[in-house]
Amino acid sequence: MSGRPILATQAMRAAEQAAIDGGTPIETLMERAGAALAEAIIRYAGPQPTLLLCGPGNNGGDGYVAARHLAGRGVPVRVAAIAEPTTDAAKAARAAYEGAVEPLGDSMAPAKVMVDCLFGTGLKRPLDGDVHAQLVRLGEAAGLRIACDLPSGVDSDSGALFGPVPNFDMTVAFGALKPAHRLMPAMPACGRVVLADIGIDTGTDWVEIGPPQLPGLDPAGHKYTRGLVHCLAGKMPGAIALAAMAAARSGAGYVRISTSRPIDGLPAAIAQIDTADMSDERIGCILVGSGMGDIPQVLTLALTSKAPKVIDADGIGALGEPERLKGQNAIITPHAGEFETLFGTLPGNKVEQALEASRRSGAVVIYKGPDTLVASPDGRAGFAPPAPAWLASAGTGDVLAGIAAAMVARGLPAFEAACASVWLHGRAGELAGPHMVADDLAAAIPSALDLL
Ligand SMILES: NC(=O)C1=CN([C@@H]2O[C@H](COP(=O)(O)OP(=O)(O)OC[C@H]3O[C@@H](n4cnc5c(N)ncnc54)[C@H](OP(=O)(O)O)[C@@H]3O)[C@@H](O)[C@H]2O)[C@H](O)CC1
Ligand SMILES: [K+]
Repeated sequence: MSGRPILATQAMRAAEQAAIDGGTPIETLMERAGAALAEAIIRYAGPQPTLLLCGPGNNGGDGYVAARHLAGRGVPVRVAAIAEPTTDAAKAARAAYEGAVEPLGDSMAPAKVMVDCLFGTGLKRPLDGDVHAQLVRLGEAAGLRIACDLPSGVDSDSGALFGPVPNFDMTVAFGALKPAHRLMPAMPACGRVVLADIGIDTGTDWVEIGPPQLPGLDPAGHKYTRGLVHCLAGKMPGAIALAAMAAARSGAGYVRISTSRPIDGLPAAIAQIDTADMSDERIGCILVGSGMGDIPQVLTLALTSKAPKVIDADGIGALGEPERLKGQNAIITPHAGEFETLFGTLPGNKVEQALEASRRSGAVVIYKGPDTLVASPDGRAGFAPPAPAWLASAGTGDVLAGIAAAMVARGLPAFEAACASVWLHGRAGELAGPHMVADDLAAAIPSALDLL
């Protein structure tokens, strides 16, 4: 899977330790992090007066290193600290910075650029009230706010906020993104997230979903080998129509709908039939649940097929037990309400919940929301890159399900197909613009595919 790596705190510490055991001391890692932070500040903000706020841990250490580099490059720099450094690496970084260090307090003047190096992955409780007040005051007065690794006040693993956090323009992450960069409510506070490579081996079990690699066209292929998506209609045919259109626009070779009533307004290329042969071995993916309503027999019928499935909306509600999905090679696409209906209240943060749901059901789970996550039973997770807020409108979920079904029918394994659909959905949303409706979103999919 392509995409920037994401590591939770424990995994980050293990990766850091492996680098240290491999002969790269923590001071070298901090030097790389601080230098990268300084470089990002100069590129983003130019040589404007810059104020770095440093905490007691290694996040503060990165700040002292950055301050030294900025000063060496002629940037007017000031540093303020809330406490003396407590780690050996941060102490050494502080000692190597030759400028003055002011105490953080009411009398401090703001600067054009504020860089928050107070706390990173080590923060596990709320900021002291005075420290928080200074961060907000100096942040509001600055023209640009930049966070070192994470905005202070954010829980790295869950994306929860320990208190209100100022909105940053940019966050410079080291080694890997952290879950909070891509989880609500922290995500918008991070601003643009840039990743600095500091020479740590991060692995790729968890990634920010990047552009998918889609299988090329077979010159000898035909419509069935390009992928047959078989949709099952229910009570509200508009929803399955949207999903079918999205599947067709996503490059499925053939899309057909089993429906007892003809559906108006569908492209002629989408076949409507009044039978449903679930044993047809040409089916690449069954799409069920969008607009199904209270006809659970439609879901039961789908589950008799050996073909892979995308189960959306009412289909998720009708499952009853997650275990029914075992061996189904299914992708399910719940939003928070549907997720809770099927799995109950699971412990942990959103990533832990999505992974547990995936393990229990054996299905790939697309846990939708402003911070959509894709979880695989084998422990892989894909975090959606930021997508436009205007995707929150009726029918966009049906479009996502349709894209996912097409990706499966085109031959991608379930996890890759789910991640590809999330990526394409977000890009199609951007291209369709803020006044789009779900039909426009489906129409924008080819332009999103053209980005690849
Ligand atoms: N991952 C890497 O390979 C590298 C990361 N770098 C940077 O290091 C930080 C993580 O550093 P760490 O020292 O583990 O943690 P922090 O700097 O975020 O903060 C820990 C210290 O802060 C104290 N603390 C925690 N919460 C509070 C609070 N609310 N108020 C006051 N003090 C707090 C904590 O004290 P404890 O009492 O909890 O022990 C610590 O003293 C990472 O984010 C990167 O920026 C490396 O520089 C390069 C390699
Ligand atoms: K920080």
